[in-house]
Amino acid sequence: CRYIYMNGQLVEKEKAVVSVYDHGFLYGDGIFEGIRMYDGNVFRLREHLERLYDSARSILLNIPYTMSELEDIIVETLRKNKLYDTAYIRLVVSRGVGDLGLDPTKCKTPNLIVIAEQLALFPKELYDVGISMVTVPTRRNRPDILSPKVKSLNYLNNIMVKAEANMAGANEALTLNTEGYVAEGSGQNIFIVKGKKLLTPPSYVGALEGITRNAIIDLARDLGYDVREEPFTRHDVYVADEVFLTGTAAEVIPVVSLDARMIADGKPGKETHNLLNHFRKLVVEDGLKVYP
Ligand SMILES: Cc1ncc(COP(=O)(O)O)c(CNc2cccc(C(=O)O)c2)c1O
Repeated sequence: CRYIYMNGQLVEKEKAVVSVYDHGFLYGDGIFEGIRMYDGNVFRLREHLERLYDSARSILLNIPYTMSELEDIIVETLRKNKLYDTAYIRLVVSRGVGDLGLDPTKCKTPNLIVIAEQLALFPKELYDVGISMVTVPTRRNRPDILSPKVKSLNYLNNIMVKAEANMAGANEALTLNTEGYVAEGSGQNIFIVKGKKLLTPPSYVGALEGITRNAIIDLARDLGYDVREEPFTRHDVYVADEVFLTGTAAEVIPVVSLDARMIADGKPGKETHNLLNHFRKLVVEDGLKVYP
């Protein structure tokens, strides 16, 4: 049986229901985090929770739990579900129950939900052969409209982007910002390797500041790579030596084509492979131990 944490209780999955008056359901009014446990280590949990609190502050949502209370809740939920080596944790905080109006002040109590599941891994061959990408017409939402740095429940932009990649028969979507600079994937950050440089869009271009992105930046710098957060265009991706995406679920995935242009020799790059190997070592160390 699987247990879901809801507002102080661990309830059986079938009983884990939210009110139809919850503004997370009615309007996508809420925030979330996707977190991963490796060998009992919840990778960079603190960084994820810091981002959660930033998202909350940004949308005027007060999370009625301290960071250490959230850590304890996540540990309790993982243990209750007897999850040991790998797990995916979905943490959701909605505005809570209100009336049918938009006014967030009508919602008195935010809802906290923690789902912990055995992780569904990306198919292994995607890492071996790499993925195809297509630039989609739907742009990443502008920071002055709905900040892409807020990991909110408003994921329709991401879903439409993913749908456009599906329609084009590509594995993933590349989004541009309104100026035409590369932003990120549907739910992953992007990196390109060019000569000795490793580039990723700075977050002001309009992307979520990914935990995996930041870990790869730190890791690559420690390994001596010349890492730069600089804007780049589709052309720069077409002529890159290597391209890869990063994300909690995806980890580090090689990209071998964009818009029918093969990236270099069309095979996953060796720097990509090198970074993924080092990342796999980092994720079991850096974080919170569930079974000390
Ligand atoms: C828009 C966006 N950009 C980048 C990332 C990567 O960030 P992290 O390195 O912190 O995970 C995300 C988060 N990635 C995310 C969120 C929800 C679902 C899925 C999925 O692939 O099913 C992926 C995201 O939603």
